[in-house]
Amino acid sequence: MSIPFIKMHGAGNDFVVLDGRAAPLNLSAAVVRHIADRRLGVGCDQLVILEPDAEGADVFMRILNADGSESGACGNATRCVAALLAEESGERQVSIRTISGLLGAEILGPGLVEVDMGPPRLEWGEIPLSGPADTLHLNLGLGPVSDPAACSMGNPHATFFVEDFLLPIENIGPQLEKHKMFPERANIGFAKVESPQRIRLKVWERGAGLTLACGSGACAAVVNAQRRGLTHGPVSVVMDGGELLISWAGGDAHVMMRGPAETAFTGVLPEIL
Ligand SMILES: N[C@H](CCC[C@H](N)C(=O)O)C(=O)O
Repeated sequence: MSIPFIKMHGAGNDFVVLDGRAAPLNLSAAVVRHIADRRLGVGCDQLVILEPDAEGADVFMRILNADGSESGACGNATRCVAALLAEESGERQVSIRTISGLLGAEILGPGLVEVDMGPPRLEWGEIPLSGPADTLHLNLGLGPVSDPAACSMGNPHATFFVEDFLLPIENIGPQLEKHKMFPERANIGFAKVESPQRIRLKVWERGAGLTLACGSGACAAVVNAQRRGLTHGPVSVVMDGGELLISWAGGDAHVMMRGPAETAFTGVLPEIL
């Protein structure tokens, strides 16, 4: 059976979106990897499957990384799916559930979406880490980086604060992603705090590698920077593919993420899948 798809991106973090609401799409990890392959398939950082939600949200969003692994959060894809749903329904506010919880989103204008990403999880067991630790200062270092802060946005993040990007990210990224401190692996952010309202960020993503942008990574970077007193108020997070505006009032307040959502093209996956 051939499967239609929509190719979308949020600040250059790109997705193949499939609609499994009418009929379930149970794709193996190998098929996900094939679709995500930038030579043999369509190519994407994550594959997103829309599914019916049993608890009343407008949709359940299944998030699969390019390596076939499943994630509980994808900020940039959440904006894209929100824009899709709003286009279908004519509503400006939509609800999206993931395996990590329920998210609300609002369409602020053409291609501009704000997502309530929920509260950050700050305890070691919520990240998760392999054992008790101060998540504000992890005892972890590799090459030129050390002393990250960690939090979860429904997926695990470690944020290293750096002075510049003369970093061997392609080398240290995968080693840190798979470090034994992270039993479910982790997304690894490298953040340069340029002012209390501006962070330059690059993220080595779990299961996808170095992406042009990472929405949950931008949220984690602001949460971790604010916990260290490095930023306050709304923060512009500037990544290679674009900019997001992240706000967090601290504690168990929800993290708000505002940014673009764009459709690149549509297509049909071949029968072989
Ligand atoms: N690689 C992430 C999922 C995608 C996150 C990112 N694309 C975003 O926009 O948040 C993980 O395995 O947790």
